[in-house]
Amino acid sequence: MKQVGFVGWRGMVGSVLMQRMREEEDFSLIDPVFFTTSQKGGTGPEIGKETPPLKDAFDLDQLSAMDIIISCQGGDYTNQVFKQLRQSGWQGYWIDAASALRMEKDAVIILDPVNKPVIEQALHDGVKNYIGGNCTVSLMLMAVGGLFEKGMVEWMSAMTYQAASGAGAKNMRELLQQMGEAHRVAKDLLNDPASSILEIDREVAGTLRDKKFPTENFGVPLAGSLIPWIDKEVANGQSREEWKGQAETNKILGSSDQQIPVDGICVRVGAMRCHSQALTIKLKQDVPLDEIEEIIAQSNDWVQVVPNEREATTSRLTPTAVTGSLSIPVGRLRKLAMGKEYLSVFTVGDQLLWGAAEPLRRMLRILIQH
Ligand SMILES: NC(=O)C1=CN([C@@H]2O[C@H](COP(=O)(O)OP(=O)(O)OC[C@H]3O[C@@H](n4cnc5c(N)ncnc54)[C@H](OP(=O)(O)O)[C@@H]3O)[C@@H](O)[C@H]2O)C=CC1
Ligand SMILES: N[C@@H](CC(=O)OP(=O)(O)O)C(=O)O
Repeated sequence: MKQVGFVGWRGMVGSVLMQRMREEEDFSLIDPVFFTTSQKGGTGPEIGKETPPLKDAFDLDQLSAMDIIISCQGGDYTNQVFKQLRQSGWQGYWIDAASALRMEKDAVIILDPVNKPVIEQALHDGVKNYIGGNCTVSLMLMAVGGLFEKGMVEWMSAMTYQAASGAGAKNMRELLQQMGEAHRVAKDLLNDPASSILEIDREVAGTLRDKKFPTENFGVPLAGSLIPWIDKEVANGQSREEWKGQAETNKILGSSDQQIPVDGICVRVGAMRCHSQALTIKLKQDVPLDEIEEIIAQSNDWVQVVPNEREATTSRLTPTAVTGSLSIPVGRLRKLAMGKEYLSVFTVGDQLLWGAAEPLRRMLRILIQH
């Protein structure tokens, strides 16, 4: 059995990975070894079999004994350890959730329901580094990858509605604290049916703007508001999250000569762990809507085409409906007023599952069977 080292298994992404691996009984196929940056000698996760005490995640000798390492620890850890490990001569497979190595030439971005041929070619070519994609990009490609695969897309614009979880566990907590605080100041007025809604609104707006409102992690209120900027600025007024749209989409698809333009605005909203996206797709030619629906529906086992009707949309195409599941609903499919080549799409996906942990878990399976 292959020795597989896990780093970052108790974080948010790592915990979802552990949960999925238990559900799919992946641990029965490997010899798992758990590492930590802070709790050496402690106990690993409950996986249904005995595991050795936690090992030091900075110990290159211990890491070198692994056939495969999966890291959900974050980019700082990857930057600190990965290069040294390779320089020490380690030839194992490195699977990572962090973005640090994604755009490196000797790394593949993994999303096997979309780019299995790219992954297989890389394995054949001896590539050893397999990196999970940005959650927004992965979820978008799980939804409409079929259209890209058929070469139908001239360009795409993605307007995103990204959940608090994308910013980390502390941010999810802060969102709930903010919600609680907004409710607290309005509670008495809410309980009085005769109170004025404008007075309630004034109270809530006042507390959102109050210096004491809990914003340590987001920097500004998210509850009752939104944040139309995610990550650092790159160039030309584009955020890094927006930059990843084109860069990672084309890398995942293995686009060789021409890059398909992908751009838009990435926005943080008060959802917990599901990212939503409104896509405008310029098709290379007019294709009937029923054919488009068929291509999307057939593209993978998780995508679900939601009829473009009010009831189906409001009940099935929301973060609340999708959270905690692997389903990728795709709806609001229609041709836009700009012309028959302009397609509108709305899609939702759990950013901790297909957006983070699941592609890593599936890559491990591919390596075990390789
Ligand atoms: N959040 C997201 O949506 C996505 C994240 N990623 C990548 O995954 C990386 C990890 O993200 P995420 O899982 O959110 O990070 P977390 O902050 O949840 O966990 C990272 C590490 O923090 C340490 N830690 C310290 N205190 C605690 C605690 N109380 N509970 C759990 N862990 C603790 C653990 O390391 P130790 O056991 O060694 O102390 C843990 O592995 C990110 O940096 C990013 O690169 C990728 C895609 C999406
Ligand atoms: N940036 C994403 C989450 C994330 O971790 O992305 P990446 O894996 O590309 O760093 C978000 O905020 O929703």
